[in-house]
Amino acid sequence: MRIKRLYQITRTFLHYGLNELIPAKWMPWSVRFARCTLFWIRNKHTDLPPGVRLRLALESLGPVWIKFGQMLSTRRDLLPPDIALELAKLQDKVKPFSGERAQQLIEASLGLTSIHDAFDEFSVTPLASASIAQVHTARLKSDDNDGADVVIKVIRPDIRKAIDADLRLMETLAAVLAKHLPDGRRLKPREVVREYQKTLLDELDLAREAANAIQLRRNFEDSPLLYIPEVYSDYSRHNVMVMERIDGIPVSDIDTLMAMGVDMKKLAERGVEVFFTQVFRDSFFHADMHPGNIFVSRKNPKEPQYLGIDFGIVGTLNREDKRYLAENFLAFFNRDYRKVAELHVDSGWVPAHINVEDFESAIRTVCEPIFNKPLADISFGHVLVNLFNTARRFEMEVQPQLVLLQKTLLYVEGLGRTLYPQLDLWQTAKPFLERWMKEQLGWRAVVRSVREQAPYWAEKMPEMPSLLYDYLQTHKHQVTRQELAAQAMLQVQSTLAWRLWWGLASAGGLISTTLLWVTDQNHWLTLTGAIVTVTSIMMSWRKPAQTR
Ligand SMILES: Nc1ncnc2c1ncn2[C@@H]1O[C@H](COP(=O)(O)OP(=O)(O)OP(=O)(O)O)[C@@H](O)[C@H]1O
Repeated sequence: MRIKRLYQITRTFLHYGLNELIPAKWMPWSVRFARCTLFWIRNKHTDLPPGVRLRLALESLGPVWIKFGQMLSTRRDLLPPDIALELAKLQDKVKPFSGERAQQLIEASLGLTSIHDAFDEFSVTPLASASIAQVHTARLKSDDNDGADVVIKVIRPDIRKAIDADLRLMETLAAVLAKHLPDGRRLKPREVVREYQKTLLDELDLAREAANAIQLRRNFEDSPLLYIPEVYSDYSRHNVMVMERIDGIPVSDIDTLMAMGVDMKKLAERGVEVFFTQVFRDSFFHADMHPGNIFVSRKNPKEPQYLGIDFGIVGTLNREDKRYLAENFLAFFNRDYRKVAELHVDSGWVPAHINVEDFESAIRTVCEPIFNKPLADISFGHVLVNLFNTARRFEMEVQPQLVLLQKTLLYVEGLGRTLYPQLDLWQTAKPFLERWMKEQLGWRAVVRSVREQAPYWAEKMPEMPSLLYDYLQTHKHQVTRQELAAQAMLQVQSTLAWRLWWGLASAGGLISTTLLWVTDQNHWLTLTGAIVTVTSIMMSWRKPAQTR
């Protein structure tokens, strides 16, 4: 089975001439030989540009490869821009599976005898169908949940087996590439595949998606900016998720938004605000913000509110990452490249042995041309891409959380500029970042930190006297132990010195006595020499007096 799939993948790659994308000088003889043995599989698409060939090949290989291509399209640090752009067009439109089968899966998963035990209505025709899951509309029973309109997301049957098999093959291919490509170390194919696997397997777990949705909904409770539909946890499992049905206008439907009189400037700015709030206030951000997952509420066009769905991929940042990121943005827009370089070292993103002057100069070379444009045209996302690409030359490790953030920022920016082309992202974001920095570093931060720590100290206070007593007691014993050790050492030292001197005297005495005796000199003198030698030997055996 695995061999068959491997052959299928190889055939597709060769049909689309993907082997020709690897420069001949990089191709090891073993791969060239393997290519020759498959002489009957020809490149059938020589007329198409490489990016298009790669996209079509991935599309024909199915969901795992399509989603992999979608992920690669956001890794502009790894791919040339034309290929990245082409991969961004990958669509996972797939045939829906039967609605009856979906109904059976829901019944089995929720332990229902009939779907109507939990739902008054269930639409067998799917509302949407994607590579991993399918969505059906339904209505909850009126006596349970006020008969709320919901959607039921169901994972495709048997998808897990197919995904596991393809992921294993992908791992093998990545290992071959890492070994044989001269650029394999920099491109890190094994790490890229591993990161992708994690994202994909997370997306297969709807219990995880439900938890993400609940957290985001709590973070934006009563927010005029973003509404997250309610998840019905009682009806959600690992392969089924039931969620409030939303009725909004797709954010890509600009004509309808305009016709409804939506304030487009405000809508674009609110998108940026939602993103920065998620990143800097909550450290928890929706990381799959493509236009298909964002809608606009019909309720108040002058105060437009976003509606979000699809919470399979979320990103988190720790306090340090957030601070360094905010400082980086501020330093960058103040053109303080030295600070940008230092921040990368301080945060540990690049190793400490890097020469900061060289790094600063590399950042300047990349970033100065960006400032030739008006501020409103500068792309935050591309600033980050450029910055991280430069940093990678200075041994910056790939940081998955920052890659997700950079990808989301590119989406948010693209979306904002589609809605309102004059959107000045920096003007929208700067006050937000400055306020956040002030809160983190100013006196308010100290007060907050004290307030945050107060319960801890209140809890530990009663233990303080006994802890202090224990400390002093240990300290006292420690001092005594140290004194004894020092004394013992001094004693050893003086014994050694004593023995050295008397040893030297014995040796001298012995040599002189022997010479006197051999040369038959004065007997009295020889006898005196012998007495001095024996006395010295005896003295060197004796222990010296105790040192204090
Ligand atoms: N709460 C909801 N209310 C209304 N429609 C919804 C809701 N959730 C999902 N849908 C519809 O179902 C479609 C697919 O949903 P979702 O994006 O969650 O699935 P997916 O399998 O993760 O798709 P993809 O990965 O391609 O974005 C959405 O584009 C939307 O049209």
